[in-house]
Amino acid sequence: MPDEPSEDLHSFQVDLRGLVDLLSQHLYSSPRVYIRELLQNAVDAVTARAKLEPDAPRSIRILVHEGGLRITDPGIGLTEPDAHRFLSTIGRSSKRDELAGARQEFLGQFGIGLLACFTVAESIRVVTRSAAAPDAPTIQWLATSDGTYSVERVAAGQELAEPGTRVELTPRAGAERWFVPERVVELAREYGALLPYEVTVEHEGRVVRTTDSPPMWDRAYPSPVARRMALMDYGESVLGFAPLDLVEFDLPLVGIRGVGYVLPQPANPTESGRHRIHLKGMLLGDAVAGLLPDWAFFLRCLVTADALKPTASREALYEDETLAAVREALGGRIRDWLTELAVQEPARLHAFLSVHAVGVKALACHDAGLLRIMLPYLEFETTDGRVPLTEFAKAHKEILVAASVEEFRQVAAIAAAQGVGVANGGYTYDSELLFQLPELLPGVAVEQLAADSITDALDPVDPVEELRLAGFLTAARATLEPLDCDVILREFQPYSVSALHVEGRAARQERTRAEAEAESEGLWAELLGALKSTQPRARLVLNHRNPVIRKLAQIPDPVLLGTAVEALYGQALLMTHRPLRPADTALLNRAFGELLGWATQVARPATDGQEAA
Ligand SMILES: Nc1ncnc2c1ncn2[C@@H]1O[C@H](COP(=O)(O)OP(=O)(O)OP(=O)(O)O)[C@@H](O)[C@H]1O
Repeated sequence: MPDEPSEDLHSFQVDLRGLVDLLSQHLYSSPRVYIRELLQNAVDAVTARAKLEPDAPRSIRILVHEGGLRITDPGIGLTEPDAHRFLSTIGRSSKRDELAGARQEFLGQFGIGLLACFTVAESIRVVTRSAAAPDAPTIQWLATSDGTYSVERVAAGQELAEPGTRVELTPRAGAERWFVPERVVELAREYGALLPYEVTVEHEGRVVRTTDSPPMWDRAYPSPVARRMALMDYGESVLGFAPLDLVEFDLPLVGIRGVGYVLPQPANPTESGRHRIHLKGMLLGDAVAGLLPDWAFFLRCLVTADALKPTASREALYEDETLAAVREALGGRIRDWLTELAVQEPARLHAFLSVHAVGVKALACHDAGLLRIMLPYLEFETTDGRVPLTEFAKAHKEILVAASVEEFRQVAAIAAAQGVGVANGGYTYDSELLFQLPELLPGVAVEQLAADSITDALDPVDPVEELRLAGFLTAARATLEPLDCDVILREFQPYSVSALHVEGRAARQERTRAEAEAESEGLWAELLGALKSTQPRARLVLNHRNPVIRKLAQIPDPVLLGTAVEALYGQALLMTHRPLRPADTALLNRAFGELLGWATQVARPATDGQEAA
């Protein structure tokens, strides 16, 4: 009979122990979340009842006793069918609408929270009376960790006097530490300090209130200064560092309120996003990522949010369109805050930028409006020192941008002495911002620094004098030919610099290629050889004003002259702060060794003479 329903159709069976292991080892970071799940159910039950009876009681009580823990709420309660439907079906929740999904007003939504209690409990007993069905009897649902449960009416005399629910846990062997009264207080405080209803923990007659709402940012203060001080102190006590400043957040549309605290030290951009977030009063976590745009890595937030969704572990934010919109809105708020500081409190802005300029530069790269506002405050490394570009541009209508820190160091002293304006574009974001300058400051030109820009700015030597030194220059060129370096003579400031090693990007690439070719064999070496470039080579620019150069030009001994030129080359290389190639180090050692040898030879006859006398 093919149309008969198959007798092979079965319902899934769930192995509770396996499921609890899965939850505790892969979903929740620690069994400690059991308190959060109990509190969450109690809060949701109170919220649900308040919708029916706005004046119903709201206090939630936890009692820690020898046999375990009991949490009592005056919430909506459950009828017997409810207990079968919701408590006994994993994944089913009363807090979802078939159409709308999770309901805004509740914390829970997944229908798995109660299972978290099995990570620490041997048995869970729920004694409950429904507020929705006034005549419904008090029932008891008892589940044990072997995966079985029973539902029954409680015995006469044991009924609850009022609607609500009492959940009782007995500890599992080995999990007793999660039931120590101090720990329960600590966990209730950690997760539930900002819950909207009062929560108390009682042990041996001592009652501790663990809620402390409304949050600090929702309280009234006598003055803005008092408010700022209270929020700063609160931030320090919760985050463990004294914040540099704070930004307040208030996005009513998504129910976000709270404070972003400015880190007192430069932050690591890769460690951004460690925020302490409460969803509807319940702590989601204290290192939650994804709330702010990546560039805002200088802030740590303490916020409450109503409309953001948690992941099933309730330890991270669920990434959806709402979260993306929130991130953008909070980014906008941070930007406005910076703008307000620039206009109203430049001293605070300076303090902020002295630590977090990189974050602001990152932001300004994509926000011309902000860059315009920040330009007078953001400092850049230039040949005039660390100055804002507005100031630098007053002295230099043409700004050259060095592509790397190394290139900047190579030319900075010389360029500064010739009055050429060079900015260091080697730091992250700086180059991008520098090239936006002409749009913000009309009349200012910005160009990439080329190796020739500096040599071109140096004064040529009188042709007659250059001719006189032709022999010396030829000898110097012959010495540096094997190193692929040209030699030219110029006059420049400061006199103390004897020689400059100038190398454009093309020359640097050619040098790397040549090195690779020298180290390779066979086809690879041939290929590299074919790539040999005819681009300009590196140059050693000798300073004709430097007394050492003038003296060297008079050395008659070609060997000593060669060694001296090598030493000059080495010294100029050292000035570039570039890491030396093994060949350069060898050259330096050899040149200085030989010079020392010469020096001692020159010194010896005099000494010998003295000894003889
Ligand atoms: N204290 C309580 N009062 C009334 N009903 C409760 C209580 N605790 C649990 N329930 C019922 O049991 C259901 C399942 O609870 P459980 O904690 O497993 O999931 P949830 O709260 O719905 O969702 P989540 O997994 O996100 O916590 C709830 O939807 C609710 O109907």
